[in-house]
Amino acid sequence: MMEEKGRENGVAAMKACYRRFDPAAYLQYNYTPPRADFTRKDSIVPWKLACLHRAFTEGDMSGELLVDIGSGPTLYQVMSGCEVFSKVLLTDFLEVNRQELRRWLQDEGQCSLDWTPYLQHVCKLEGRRPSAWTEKAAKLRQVVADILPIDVHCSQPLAPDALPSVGADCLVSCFCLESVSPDLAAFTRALGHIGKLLRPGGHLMLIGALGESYYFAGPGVRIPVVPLNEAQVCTSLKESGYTLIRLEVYTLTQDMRVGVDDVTGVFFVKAKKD
Ligand SMILES: C[S@@+](CC[C@H](N)C(=O)[O-])C[C@H]1O[C@@H](n2cnc3c(N)ncnc32)[C@H](O)[C@@H]1O
Ligand SMILES: O=[N+]([O-])c1ccc2c(c1)CN[C@@H](CO)C2
Repeated sequence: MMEEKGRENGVAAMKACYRRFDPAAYLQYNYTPPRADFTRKDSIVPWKLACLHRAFTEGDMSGELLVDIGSGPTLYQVMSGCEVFSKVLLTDFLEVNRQELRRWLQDEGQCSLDWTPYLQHVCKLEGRRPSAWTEKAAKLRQVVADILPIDVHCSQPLAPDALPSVGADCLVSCFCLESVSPDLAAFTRALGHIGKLLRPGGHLMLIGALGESYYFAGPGVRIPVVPLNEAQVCTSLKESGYTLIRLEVYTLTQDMRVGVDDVTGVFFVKAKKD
């Protein structure tokens, strides 16, 4: 009983932190240069896009439905997957983030970030001319079927009728689980919860922070993070019923440390549900 109460309090405290999450600031801090500099091979975002491009296009994907867990206000994580899956669902805990995504998808303008350079970069990775970004934008708007509320701390993170009974064919989740969990046990439980949304044999693409204990999601909005190392990520995946296919690690150079967090590295995982 006491342990259960402790778990609930930890999760509730994390949810309280997210009431002040500022999408525009978050995008500014993490998705503009130097962390998103497409002229530099060693910038973090081009590295993430290259990992996702390779993982989605190496020929082992099958099915129709891709679900992004904890999308936040970002779209980069589905720019490769939208060419492989005919239906994409975006999800987030906060309405402010779902609104930000809706504004871009409905082409209403007033978006907090211009995603054009991202679309152009992924087109280049696909061997297309950068001007094909308008076709990729149209493709993304066509395949994103909905933007749903989610809570990875619930044993059933989405509404009961959100997915087909067999589950999604592929999940992607970036910087979510470790950033919303009070401790490693909660991180591992959340990994298990989202695993229930994935069909057996389906793939999980997981991007996350290594060695990070906090990040700023707006001026003065300091959010605690579970500091992870590679071994803990691998153990949590195994405990949650996944087989690791590939783990890649990016180590931040000094100029990528811009004062908005204390992250030391970024991991990319491609795994398969047993
Ligand atoms: C660090 S942001 C990651 C955003 C984006 N995926 C990216 O790659 O930058 C973490 C996201 O998790 C969401 N979140 C917070 N609590 C959550 C929960 N209990 N379940 C699912 N998502 C949650 C936040 O709203 C936020 O958008
Ligand atoms: O460098 N990046 O591309 C990048 C993008 C997003 C985030 C980070 C780094 C580190 N902090 C996490 C929140 O825990 C969010």
